[in-house]
Amino acid sequence: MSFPAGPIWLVGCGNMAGAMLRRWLAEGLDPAQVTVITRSGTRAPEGVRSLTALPIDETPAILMLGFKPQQLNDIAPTLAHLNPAILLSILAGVEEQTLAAQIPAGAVVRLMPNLPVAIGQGVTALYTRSPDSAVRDAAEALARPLGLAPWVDDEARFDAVTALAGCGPAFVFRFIDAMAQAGIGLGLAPELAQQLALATVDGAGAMAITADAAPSVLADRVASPGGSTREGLNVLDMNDALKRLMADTLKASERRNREMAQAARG
Ligand SMILES: NC(=O)C1=CN([C@@H]2O[C@H](COP(=O)(O)OP(=O)(O)OC[C@H]3O[C@@H](n4cnc5c(N)ncnc54)[C@H](OP(=O)(O)O)[C@@H]3O)[C@@H](O)[C@H]2O)C=CC1
Ligand SMILES: O=C(O)[C@@H]1CCC=N1
Repeated sequence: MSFPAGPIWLVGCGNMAGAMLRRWLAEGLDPAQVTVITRSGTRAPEGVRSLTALPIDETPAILMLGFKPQQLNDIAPTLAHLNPAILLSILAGVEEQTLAAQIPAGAVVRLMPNLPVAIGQGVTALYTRSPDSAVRDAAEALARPLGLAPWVDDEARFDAVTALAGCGPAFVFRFIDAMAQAGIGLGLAPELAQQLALATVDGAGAMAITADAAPSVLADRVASPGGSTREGLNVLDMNDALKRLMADTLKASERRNREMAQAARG
């Protein structure tokens, strides 16, 4: 699947949009197709046109929004005249209808990426109301080089998808850090504890992806009866401690996505 033709503009290109763009360029997107518009004019990859204001008398085929959801109401009026064929949004929470009402476009597609897209091992969920297969193909052609690219049929579920996969890397990074800290607490040198935590999460994740059994079953395979893993799992499982913590974590993120959607609706 090749990249869509025509000019691609990114309004906002920070941690997330920047990671997507770097991956696209590494996978062969022509930098001459791309214009990045930010306030500072910094951080655009080499070969990409970087501007601090919209070009005059030009319009992109694809316009991607990469700024914060809280900025939509200020920035949208400046984009309303462009009328791109496809408007892509990575804004957490903000709904397709809110976007379509503020920025006219042939079609609106919501993307929810996560940071590992930088290495092609991310998740980029997609949602659109458009039945146009050319629109869906173009969005997929951009999402696929980033990693897993599932379509979500029900926009009401997009906040949950965002909480799990969009925010998820932060929760995993915290978990890795907590494992390392716990190792340090048992007397390991900090560098060794971090190496062990990172390699263990990396190996366990890679194994779980290709395994013939669910992660819950794999956990039991590590735990020999009467052994030390079971003692540790008993702590995580007591009163469903880890499950409850993760449920509360995702609920808080999902709720915040809904709040940002509400604020953008006005
Ligand atoms: N970080 C993540 O893991 C994820 C983020 N997202 C979404 O991505 C979006 C961006 O988040 P993130 O990358 O973390 O944020 P950053 O703060 O890293 O990036 C924000 C970008 O917006 C630019 N910007 C700010 N104001 C304007 C303006 N008026 N006109 C043009 N550009 C502007 C900033 O550049 P400058 O200051 O130079 O203008 C910067 O490039 C959010 O909507 C978020 O919901 C989605 C999934 C995951
Ligand atoms: O924190 C945020 O709002 C964004 C949404 C998903 C990840 N980061």
